[in-house]
Amino acid sequence: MSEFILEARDLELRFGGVQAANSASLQVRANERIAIIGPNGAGKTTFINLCTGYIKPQSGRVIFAGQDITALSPRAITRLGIGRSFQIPQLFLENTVIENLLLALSAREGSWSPFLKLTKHPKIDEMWALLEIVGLKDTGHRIVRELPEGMRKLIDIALALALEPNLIFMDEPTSGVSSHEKFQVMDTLTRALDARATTAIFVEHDMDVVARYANRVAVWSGGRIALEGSPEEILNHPDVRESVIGEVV
Ligand SMILES: Nc1ncnc2c1ncn2[C@@H]1O[C@H](COP(=O)(O)OP(=O)(O)OP(=O)(O)O)[C@@H](O)[C@H]1O
Repeated sequence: MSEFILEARDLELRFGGVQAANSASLQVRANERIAIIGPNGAGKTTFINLCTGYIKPQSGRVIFAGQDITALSPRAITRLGIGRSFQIPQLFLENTVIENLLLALSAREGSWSPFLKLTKHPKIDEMWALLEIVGLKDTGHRIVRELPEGMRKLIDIALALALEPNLIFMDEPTSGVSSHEKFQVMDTLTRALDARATTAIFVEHDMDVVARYANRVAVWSGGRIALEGSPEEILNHPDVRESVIGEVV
């Protein structure tokens, strides 16, 4: 068995004249917290889409827990244990928070039906416990549309965690979260990840968040990693300070 839980090997993807993934590779060990940083258009979201089955590479492979998942659907990849949250949360806005979690579970289990009584879902107690972990217990019965952006981000992440992934990709978990709430959101999130020993890879534009929560940083540029290292090495690297942080902060 490989020492890596996830390996992206030489992923290539071209959109017309744009090389969105250019031999993109990353090796991830269990329990790592990897921040992906880089300027707009560097290919960060494309990389997540390639690893989670939303887009297929023109060449290259994605290996998860020893299995080649390159050709699998997003749903099959979720079932194997890779979760993801989105830059723009994918939620049912007219439903309550707890209903969103239960609908996500039912969809994964193939048990969703418009006639299903969500309040009778066998995992309802587990979902309330998860909401408590992410600090959203009091909002469980609120309609999502009424909640602020920062909370919707956490709900989207809770949705991904509800499916008990071994590894989660998060696309800008703190974007839209006010600067005084971002550490609170990240503290809560990190506790939830630790409680479940979930490996995490997150795209982040906020360098304070990167410095505090990542244990490895990958700098994306031109569809691939240009540089990687510890947060201290990367955030103090002269090239990164000039070319990346200057552009993304
Ligand atoms: N579906 C698509 N069709 C055509 N071009 C695309 C598509 N998705 C992404 N691209 C292009 O691929 C490149 C990489 O985009 P991507 O969204 O992955 O960058 P990013 O690093 O996540 O940027 P940001 O920080 O702005 O979210 C960009 O030039 C983008 O315009």
